[in-house]
Amino acid sequence: MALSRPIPVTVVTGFLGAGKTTLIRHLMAHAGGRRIALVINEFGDRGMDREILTACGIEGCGDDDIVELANGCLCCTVADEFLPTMEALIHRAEPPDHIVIETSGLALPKPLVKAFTWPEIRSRVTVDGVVAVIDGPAVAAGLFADDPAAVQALRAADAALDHDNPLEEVFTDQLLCADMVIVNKADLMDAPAAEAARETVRAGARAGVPIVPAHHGAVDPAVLLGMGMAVESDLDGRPTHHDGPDGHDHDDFESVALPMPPVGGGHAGPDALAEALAPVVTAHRALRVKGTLAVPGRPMRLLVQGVGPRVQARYDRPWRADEPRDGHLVVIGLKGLDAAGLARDLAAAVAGPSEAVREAG
Ligand SMILES: Nc1nc2c(ncn2[C@@H]2O[C@H](COP(=O)(O)OP(=O)(O)OP(=O)(O)O)[C@@H](O)[C@H]2O)c(=O)[nH]1
Repeated sequence: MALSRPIPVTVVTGFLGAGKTTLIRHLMAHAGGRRIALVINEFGDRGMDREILTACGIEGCGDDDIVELANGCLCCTVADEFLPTMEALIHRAEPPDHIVIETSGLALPKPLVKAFTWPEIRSRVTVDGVVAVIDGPAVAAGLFADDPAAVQALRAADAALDHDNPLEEVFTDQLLCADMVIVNKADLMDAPAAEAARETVRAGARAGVPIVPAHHGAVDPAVLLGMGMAVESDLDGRPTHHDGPDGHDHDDFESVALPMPPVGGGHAGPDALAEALAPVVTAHRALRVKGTLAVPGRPMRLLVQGVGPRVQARYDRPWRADEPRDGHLVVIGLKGLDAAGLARDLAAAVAGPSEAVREAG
């Protein structure tokens, strides 16, 4: 029996909120009949990306083809969770044509790629390429350069910590492992900012790695898939901060899942709600906010997405009959997040001004 060709795997990495899920949604919508399986990993107590992808209504984004590994970090749980998942995909009656892995925004891609050298899967899959998605405006604004305020906040939370910017460490590792870098959110940058982002990426990535600007992750699948890099055989040229025997931990970051009240009637609409949430997110220095809220009298759930100070809210799908309409927000930030304060301030913003107060005003 002829041995089948190894299944190509694309690893999509990039910091929290850079646009990985958005890029993958675009990829699935333009897959051109390719059968793509997704493996999604999130840092946080409740996985949202699978929900966002399955709610997108795109043909090919079927439930069966999306495997979620929530509650942890792929690069740290490779043996326990990742290998069995890959083996199950490989041994399906109809194996996928391509596998896309979305790492958590805090994962270091190299330990994950290393797992592809494990004998269980080595001959059956190959890493076609590592794609790093970058939040262009955040890079241009210097979020990933050593930010004295962020480092100070971290030190205040744990005096024993003597790190440089932990955001910078994750960012650098992701860039150094990439075969292609997507500088996303082009719509939020003017020409000098786009040039600054590109220059930072060029300085941090390996020589010759293509840098592709994108808006809402709209990159032609022909560009993303089929790079043929066999990355698992080319690990030496991809340095990482965490090549030691102990792997790495995520002590620099933490996430909290907070129950939220129904959205108050005093908000004029999703944009007004997003505007009310933004100052809370900024005041608490949250890096990422994601979740769904219930709006009384509305059959649709309200999806909230915040990346740094930018918060958006939109109705994404009707609540299912079998799910409780309990709003929640997951917040990820540097260690030392004030969970009680966040719960209080976010809940107050969600509840908003009462209609009576608004009318009186
Ligand atoms: N303005 C603008 N917003 C974008 C763009 N791409 C993504 N977004 C928004 O940025 C937010 C985060 O996008 P995601 O695709 O969820 O980012 P992610 O990297 O998967 O996030 P994590 O899974 O939390 O790491 C969402 O609100 C997106 O709609 C873009 O090109 N322009």
